[in-house]
Order: sequence, then structure tokens, then C-alpha cells
Amino acid sequence: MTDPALLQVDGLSVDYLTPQGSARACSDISFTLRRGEILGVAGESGSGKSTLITALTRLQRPPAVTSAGRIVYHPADGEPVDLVAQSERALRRRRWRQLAIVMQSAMDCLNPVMRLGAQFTDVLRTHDPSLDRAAAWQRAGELVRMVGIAPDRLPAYPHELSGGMRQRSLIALALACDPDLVVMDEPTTAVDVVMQRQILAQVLRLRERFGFAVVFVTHDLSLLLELADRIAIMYAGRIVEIGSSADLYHRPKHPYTKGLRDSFPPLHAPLRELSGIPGSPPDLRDPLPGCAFGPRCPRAHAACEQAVPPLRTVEAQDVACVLYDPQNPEATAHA
Ligand SMILES: Nc1ncnc2c1ncn2[C@@H]1O[C@H](COP(=O)(O)OP(=O)(O)OP(=O)(O)O)[C@@H](O)[C@H]1O
Repeated sequence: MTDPALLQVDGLSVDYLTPQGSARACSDISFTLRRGEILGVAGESGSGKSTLITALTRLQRPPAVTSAGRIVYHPADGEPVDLVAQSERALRRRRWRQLAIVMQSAMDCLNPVMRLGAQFTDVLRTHDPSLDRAAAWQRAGELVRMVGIAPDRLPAYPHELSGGMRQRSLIALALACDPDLVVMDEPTTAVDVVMQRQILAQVLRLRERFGFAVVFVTHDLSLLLELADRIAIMYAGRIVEIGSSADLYHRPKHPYTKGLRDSFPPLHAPLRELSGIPGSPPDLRDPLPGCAFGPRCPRAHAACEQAVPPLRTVEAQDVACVLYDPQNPEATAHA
């Protein structure tokens, strides 16, 4: 049976309004995240991944504005709510408790002048005022132990911990109030590759235990392929393909997904030549009338310049490419 929907994102657009013009960094994004699902978001730098992640938790700040769409959150114990329509006060009550965030740099998120344990007890007691100090400290110990940190490190200040420990503390902090959703923006860029895998393996184990869903951004497609249930590929602010990790790796449909996959070393097969994607992404302030990938696409033809292709379901994934438009004479079933 398919798990129930946790988040339904429908037609979400986010613009950066700057004196130099407006740039649509997320454009008409729609997808459903299921309870307990791990969704990875991949794409080149500037494709809108971080903008999407911050918009999902409604943490974006000016000059970013959500200009269209809905983010319908289905709490386990209540009516669905559209997060876009919620007040900042209502959102604040949901953060940590229902929606938690792990950002790129743990140092930016942890308070440098507060002991680690106090940061946990603060979050725990804000959301459960009945918890006394000793019980909150005890719970903080359990949380850090879950991510492989000895509770006797709780009195330490963030600068007294290693980068990996800080990052793992942040993950434990995100899980402190047993949230439904954890969004992670490059949660492991600050640590080495071995530590990256350890941290993410830990997240997976904790997901098995607590059942939270994860939306997770990284540049590292191979990491996503290993960890995510499904992957959304973004290009110039749009999702161009979304499907299971296995389908995206073995049967990518969009020429951009193929290019991205071939830019990374294979997971388990012998090394092959990496091809990369020639050219660079477009300027989001001046979008093309047709497919944004057209100018770099090896399969581009006249139909690509006419309109932005919508996401269509093709076999097991959704893909936005005219090669899968049955009305297009150039379309091939298996492009
Ligand atoms: N503060 C800002 N002001 C104006 N435009 C911005 C701002 N932040 C981002 N943008 C625009 O939004 C686009 C998407 O940025 P975003 O950071 O979401 O991409 P990303 O895919 O997360 O990139 P990266 O992988 O480099 O973090 C950028 O190309 C840029 O044009």
C-alpha cells in the first residue's frame, strides 16, 4: 500500500525581486511527498534547489517571495493546511515540532555562545513546557547518543566539537521534537566523504525508526541515488524529471537527467568516461519561451522552442520534455 501524502506541492513559484529585475528561481513546481519518504533534489548550481527547500518550510526571506502555488501539509492528527497561507506565528509553532531543517553549515545554525546541551533543552522545553530541566537534559543525552555523540559532550560549546560532530548534533536537534518532515540542504558539505556517508546512513536508520520524511538537496547525484527513494531533477527552476532512484539511474528519460547521470562516476559498475554537459544554465531573469535546456540539449529541435513542456507521466516517472509528447512527430517512445 502507498503511504499517505505528507506534503502536496502544487504550482509553487518563488521569485527573487531585485533592483536588477526579477528571477523566477522556482517555477510551477508540483509533487507529492509521502509519509516517511526520502526525496532527493538534484541539479546544477543555481537550478533552484535551495530556494525550493527554504520555500517548503516557509523560511525564505526577501528578496524571495512565493508568488504562486500551495504547499498542503497533512498533519497526522489534524486537518490539512496550506503552509503558504499560514501566518508566521502559526508556522513558528510547526517548526521543529512538525517541520525541521538542517542547513548547509552547522556553525551558522548552532548558537556559538551556548553549550550544546542548552540548545537542546531550549528547543525541547519550548515545545513541551511541562518538561523540567533534568528531564530535558536526559532527553538531550538520548538524542546525541542516537547520532553517535557521547552525552558527556553536552556541556561543550560548538567550537569545541569537530565539524562532523556539529553536523550530527544539528541532525539530532532537528529530530528532537519527532517531526514529520526534515528538510536538509547539503547537510554534509562541511564534512569529509567518509563522514558524509556515516551521517547519511545514520539519518536513514533514524528514518526507519521514527518514520519522518526527508527532502534532501545535494550536488552529489551518486549519494542521492544510494539514499533517496525518489529524486527530483531541477533545471532552471523547474522539475524536469521525477521518479524512483533506480528508474532515474537506469532509465533516465530527460536528456538533462541523462547528461547529469553521465557526469558522475557509476555507482557499482567499472569506471566509464564521464561526459559532462556542455554549456551553462540560462539567466533566470530572462527566460526563453520554450524549454530552458534547449540550447544545451543534444536532442533539441524546433518544437522545443515553442512552449515550456509540462510534466507528463511516462512509464514510471514524470518527465517534462517534448520527446515524450504524443502530438510531436519527433517524439520517440524511448528517446
Ligand atoms: N538572494 C538572492 N537574490 C537574487 N537572486 C537570487 C538570490 N538567491 C538566489 N537567487 C537566484 O535564484 C537562483 C537559484 O538559486 P538557488 O540557491 O536556489 O540554487 P541552487 O540550485 O540551490 O544552487 P547551489 O547548488 O549553488 O546552492 C540563482 O540562480 C539566482 O539566480
